[in-house]
Amino acid sequence: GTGPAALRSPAALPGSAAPGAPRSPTAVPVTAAPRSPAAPPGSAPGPSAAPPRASNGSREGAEGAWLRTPLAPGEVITAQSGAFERDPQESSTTDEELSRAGSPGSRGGGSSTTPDYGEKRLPQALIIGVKKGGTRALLEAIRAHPDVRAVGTEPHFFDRNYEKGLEWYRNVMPKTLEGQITMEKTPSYFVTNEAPRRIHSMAKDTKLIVVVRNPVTRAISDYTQTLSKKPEIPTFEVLAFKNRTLGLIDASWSAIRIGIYALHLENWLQYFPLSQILFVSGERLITDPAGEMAKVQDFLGLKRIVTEKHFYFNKTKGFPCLKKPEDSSAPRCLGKSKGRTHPKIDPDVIHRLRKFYKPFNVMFYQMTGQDFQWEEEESDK
Ligand SMILES: Nc1ncnc2c1ncn2[C@@H]1O[C@H](COP(=O)(O)OS(=O)(=O)O)[C@@H](OP(=O)(O)O)[C@H]1O
Repeated sequence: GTGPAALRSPAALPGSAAPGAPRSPTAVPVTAAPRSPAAPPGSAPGPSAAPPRASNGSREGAEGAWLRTPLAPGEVITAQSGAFERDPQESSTTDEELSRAGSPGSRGGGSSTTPDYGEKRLPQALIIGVKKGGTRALLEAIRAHPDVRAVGTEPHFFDRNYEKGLEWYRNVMPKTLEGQITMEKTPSYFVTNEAPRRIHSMAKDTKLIVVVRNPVTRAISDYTQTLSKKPEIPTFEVLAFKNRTLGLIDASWSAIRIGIYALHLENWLQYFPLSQILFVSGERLITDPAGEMAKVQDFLGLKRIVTEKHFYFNKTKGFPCLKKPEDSSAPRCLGKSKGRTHPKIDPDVIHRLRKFYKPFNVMFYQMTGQDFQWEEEESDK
């Protein structure tokens, strides 16, 4: 048969593998693919052999439920609920937060309103990526479901903390009652070579969720986050190229490498069937959160309880927020590190990056059987 293993992988891309991280021994042999005719010199090779269409995905248009308005300068709503405040909503968890969450008898990161009954269990479902895709928004929305309990912080077990062992990991989890699903999100798993094998060895029926977003916008979002912590870094335009005159994209820069979704997905497909992975559109999670949540709940085998009624569009924030729960606390928007204003990037650079990603995006659509329509967008948003 022809599986993803038959792909002529773009993994041959120089610098595309994680530094110092050899590919899993079961990874498919990599064949250098010819350059896409559209791709200028030095860019990544384009996919030349299409994998068969996957059977479990289709594009379902659910448009326009939420209109996105730009966030006015200086207008930022901060987290107001316990769940939203506790987590700094950045990509990583502090060690202090984790040790608190993992201390014996701790409640994990579960909602403060849920009683502390049940047992700590290893997660049955994971949000594995992608960084800056909308993973926090998805986790907070699915946590509104009574049959889901999730860790608020990112445990980073399958990348940074694996040597701590499964008991440590279990202890980080909130307690659950029979029938409730335990979840966590760590967006770096998607690009961690060892993660698929490690997760598979924990439980081969683990359900995996990936929130994907236009890789160009994702790269800018990633850069914006770094810039907020290190204002002295070079411009996006400088970092994006190995050689700007030649138009040579620096695919070893993590902000760019993470967006080569087809490459990373291939790694996961060595261990998990496509039917065990749900791809959520980061764009639709903003324009139609309830529509995306319906798919997530179906995938997790949950009753559709999180619906339109749970969301409202907050004009000041420029994003959907969760409505206030019946028990009083205020509406829940994500904090100010989510939905940052991006710096304006040179349109030529955007254009060059879009060309760079196009063959990988097309390959990703073929692998997943879903068209995320990133080619159709006019701006980087
Ligand atoms: N409802 C809602 N509120 C606020 N922000 C939302 C929402 N839904 C999706 N997003 C988008 O989520 C982006 C951050 O993604 P992540 O949470 O995956 O980031 S992280 O990797 O955990 O740091 C974040 O990226 P930026 O806009 O670049 O800040 C948002 O665009």
